Amino acid sequence: MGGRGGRGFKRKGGDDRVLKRDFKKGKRDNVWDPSKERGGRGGGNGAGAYASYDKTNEKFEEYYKAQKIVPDGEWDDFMASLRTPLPTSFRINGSGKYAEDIRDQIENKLFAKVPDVVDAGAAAECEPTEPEVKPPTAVRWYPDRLAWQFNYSRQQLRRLPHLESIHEFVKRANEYGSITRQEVVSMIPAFFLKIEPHHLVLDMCAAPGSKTFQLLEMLHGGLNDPQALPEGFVVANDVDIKRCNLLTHQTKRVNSPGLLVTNHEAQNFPEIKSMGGRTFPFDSILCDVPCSGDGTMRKAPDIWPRWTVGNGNGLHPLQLKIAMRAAHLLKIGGRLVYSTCTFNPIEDEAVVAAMLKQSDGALELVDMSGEMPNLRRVPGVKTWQAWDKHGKHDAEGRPEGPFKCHPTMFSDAESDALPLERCMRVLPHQDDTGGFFIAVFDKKREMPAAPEDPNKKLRGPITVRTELTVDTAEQRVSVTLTLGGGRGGGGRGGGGYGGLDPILPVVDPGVIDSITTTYGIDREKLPLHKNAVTRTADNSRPKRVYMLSNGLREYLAADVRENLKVIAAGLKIFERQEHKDSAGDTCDYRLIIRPTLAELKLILQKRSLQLAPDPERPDKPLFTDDATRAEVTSAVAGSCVFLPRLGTAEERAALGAGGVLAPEELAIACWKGKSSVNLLVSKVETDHMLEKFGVDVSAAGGGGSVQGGGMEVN
Ligand SMILES: C[S@@+](CC[C@H](N)C(=O)[O-])C[C@H]1O[C@@H](n2cnc3c(N)ncnc32)[C@H](O)[C@@H]1O
Repeated sequence: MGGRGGRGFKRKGGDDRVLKRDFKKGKRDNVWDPSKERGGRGGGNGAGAYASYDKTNEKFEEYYKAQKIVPDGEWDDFMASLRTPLPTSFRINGSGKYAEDIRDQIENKLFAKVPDVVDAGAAAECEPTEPEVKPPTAVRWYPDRLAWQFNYSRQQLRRLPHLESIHEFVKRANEYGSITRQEVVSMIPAFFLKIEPHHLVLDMCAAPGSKTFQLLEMLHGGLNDPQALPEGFVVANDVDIKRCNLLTHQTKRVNSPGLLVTNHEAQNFPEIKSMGGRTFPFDSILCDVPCSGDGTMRKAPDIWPRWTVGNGNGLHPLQLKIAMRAAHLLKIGGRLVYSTCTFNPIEDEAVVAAMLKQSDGALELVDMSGEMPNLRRVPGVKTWQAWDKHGKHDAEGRPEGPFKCHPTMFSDAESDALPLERCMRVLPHQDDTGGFFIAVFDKKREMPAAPEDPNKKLRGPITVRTELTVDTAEQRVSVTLTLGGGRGGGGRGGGGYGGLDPILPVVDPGVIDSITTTYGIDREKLPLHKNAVTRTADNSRPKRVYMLSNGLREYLAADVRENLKVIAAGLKIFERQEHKDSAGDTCDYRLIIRPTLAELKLILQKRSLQLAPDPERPDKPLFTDDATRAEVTSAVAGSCVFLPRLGTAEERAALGAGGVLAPEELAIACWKGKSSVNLLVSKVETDHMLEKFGVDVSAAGGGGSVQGGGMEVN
């Protein structure tokens, strides 16, 4: 049980599924390869794969016509849309001025050229069967035009260099983290949760993490001071440990001390209670449950031949269990969003109806019709049919023969009386998207009877115990955190939990003092003395130091029942580098060097600079600024951070970096050796920074150069 995607339906395609496959191959999962895009990501067999799928399935049509999920007169449009490839879409990360600057640059410089290209006669070069070349469009409901989509065929990309440059841009910007490629419909649920910085948020089925990413952004986005840290946190949980690792990697770009990645069956997610009896009910819970996924057929055409009614039926009980567990973990007054990427009422309205019935008034299905008015959707259906492979069943008669339907799958007089029209279904033809289903609940009072405490079942033989002493409002507690394995059917076994080390507080005040003094850290803003943890067993000499938000520290500390299976916690902020020539009074964690902006640009371009000429290698580039060279020379060997002095506006403009906002955006890790300094970051990251200096780093060149302001695109 608890297999990814539930029983019996091995899905391919779709964001999460493709990412998993790529991850297995060891590829960077957030690297987008546009050459595969139109080939049918689900098909995965390269050119022409999308077209080669037979996009018909009689049972599918028969079933969904009977379910009446599509408004009268729209069936043909619905089916036609399902047979066309899904547009590419992305959202600009973050919010506020920086995100808006990026948007303006993309919109005004890069996208605005598309109609000119077509006017210039390029349209004539396209095959007569080619769809019209339209400029990218802003997603109509997304705030501040910060999400976009476009749909260009392979032929168009090949023939129209400007379109290719848009693809190139999306690929690069996704890699270095200015934008995130995400299906438009998948962007919806986070908005309905209404996250605030102090919220305790649980994402029950979170991998590969596209929605977790948004939830974290929202947790931080609600803060007035961009330097401040949220009090709350997001627990991103998934049953699949590999996908948890993928999620950890995907969400690194948010740089949040408020992220906890856990590995549980969501239906058995543990409830944490401190020794003083403090509980941690969640303010917001997302149940983006495993589903049969037929809403993703536009990008996963392999679903067409494999679709059967059994797929959804098999998942319904698990979906209901996950949603009910979420309802129990939710705070009174909290909000729960249930979502799927299937059209199937068995996985959608039937689950919602069962939740309402079983919660006996504790959950209220919220009417969202007044919210996000530009989001095109249809109301949930009030009645539906339960089928198995032999055809339709009715709730009372229950035909003879094998019967595979669970009682909660049927609509009946009681479900008819529920306000299921408040559910929302997004249909692909209405706004050129994938299919999606969302239901929003508020918790009004305690749930009737909590099921048996799943924690009891979770206990297993393998535990790694560790002490974490924490000052809480209630008392000073010294608790044991357990990062144990082998619980809950994970089947990992062995001598540790997936090879992970325990989480320990950084106990040596000397370590924290050395870091805070060296970097001039304000203890109020960054309370390392309270919230720094490490995974080094000898926590008096931590190798890496992670920062937790206050809420996350308290949550972890309260886990006295040793239930949480933690994959990752908090934000890595320091890493120890010991130097042979260290005088003993230096900080072993990274040192800051303040080069001029010109010197920083030079090292980004050359990747290595010599402190003095090397007679054997006279062609090696040298530092040019005396002050920077002197500073580097006097620094101890090892890793360091280059944090540039920005200079005057004129100097910045002369370097092509007119729009650079803050030195932190250009901070870069380097290694200081005896005679040279080398970059410690990937080419993708240095390319991103060089773009801020107006350097054209696009492989194809022509048309994709980015100037000033980080994102200005010619
Ligand atoms: C639809 S995907 C989630 C997509 C994710 N919310 C996102 O936006 O990136 C469903 C996820 O549920 C996970 N899953 C399947 N069964 C589960 C269970 N019993 N408990 C927790 N997660 C489960 C799968 O591993 C998969 O990652």
